[in-house]
Amino acid sequence: MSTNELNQRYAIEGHIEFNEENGFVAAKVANSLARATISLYGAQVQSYQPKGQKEVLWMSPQCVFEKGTPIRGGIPICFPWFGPNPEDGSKPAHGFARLSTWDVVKTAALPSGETEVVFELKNSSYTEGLWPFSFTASLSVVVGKKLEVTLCYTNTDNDQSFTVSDALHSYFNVSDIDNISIDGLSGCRYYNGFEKEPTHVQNEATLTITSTSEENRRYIGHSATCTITDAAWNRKIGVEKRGSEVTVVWNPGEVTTKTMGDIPNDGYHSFVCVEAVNAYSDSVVLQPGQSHSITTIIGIL
Ligand SMILES: O=P(O)(O)OC[C@H]1O[C@@H](O)[C@H](O)[C@@H](O)[C@@H]1O
Repeated sequence: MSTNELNQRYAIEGHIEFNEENGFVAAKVANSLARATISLYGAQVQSYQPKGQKEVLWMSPQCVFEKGTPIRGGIPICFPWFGPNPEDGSKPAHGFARLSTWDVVKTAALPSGETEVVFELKNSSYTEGLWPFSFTASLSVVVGKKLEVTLCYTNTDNDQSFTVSDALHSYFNVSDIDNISIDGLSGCRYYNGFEKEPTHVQNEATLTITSTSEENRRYIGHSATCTITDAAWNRKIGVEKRGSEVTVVWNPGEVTTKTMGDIPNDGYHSFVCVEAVNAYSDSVVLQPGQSHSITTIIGIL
């Protein structure tokens, strides 16, 4: 659908319109509570700013806006696998959802003053070449005092089950990685990076990150709310979730960042990822007709 058609069908005055930005079409939400930008490429939230607050999400100043390349920042959707493909490492990391252009299927001005926009992705010859299943996925984004993002997917195959791992891979904008701490993970077991067993336990009440080396903790059995406290900006970001038992905290640190073309060498200072994930034993097995939803709810406390 062209940008004009999208506006004719789905724009709502005082809530939402569609523009072209960096070569992709984006939904621009601006209501009395907040502003947000969501690209149709990847159905990726790229900006969320509640009234009177600084930007909550981080986007790399070196993002590559090209079809076939993931956009670094905001909330990439990882689906139908999280991380490297379990069978074939040549397939795109974190799946194809963030590399696909989604359709807009609904917009709504809610009585609360919030705005909702819903995107949809279905299997196509492109997705079947990477993953031989039929599915429908929807991404609902509700923009208000909080940002609520829900990925829901259904197995539309007639006769085969499938297994999914996924993530709502949020990048949070922080004053400096050295200024922040994260609460809500104390006592949890975690895989450190790609290790085979979750042999670590977080004993500290609060997680602080030493920015020289990469931090890549995959917490299991975790469904609690995390709070990112930013001492210099004097703000706390709450990260709640539903439908997810794994939380990943990731920052590439100084050394890994230098190997990444789409983040400036000092870019790792400006963000931390706190991700709602289904993976490991929390991967989702769906029989034909079954669905699963995963939600992240982000707000300034
Ligand atoms: O560079 P990508 O594919 O967007 O992935 C970024 C990171 O995403 C995190 O979720 C993973 O735990 C890391 O291992 C990975 O490096």
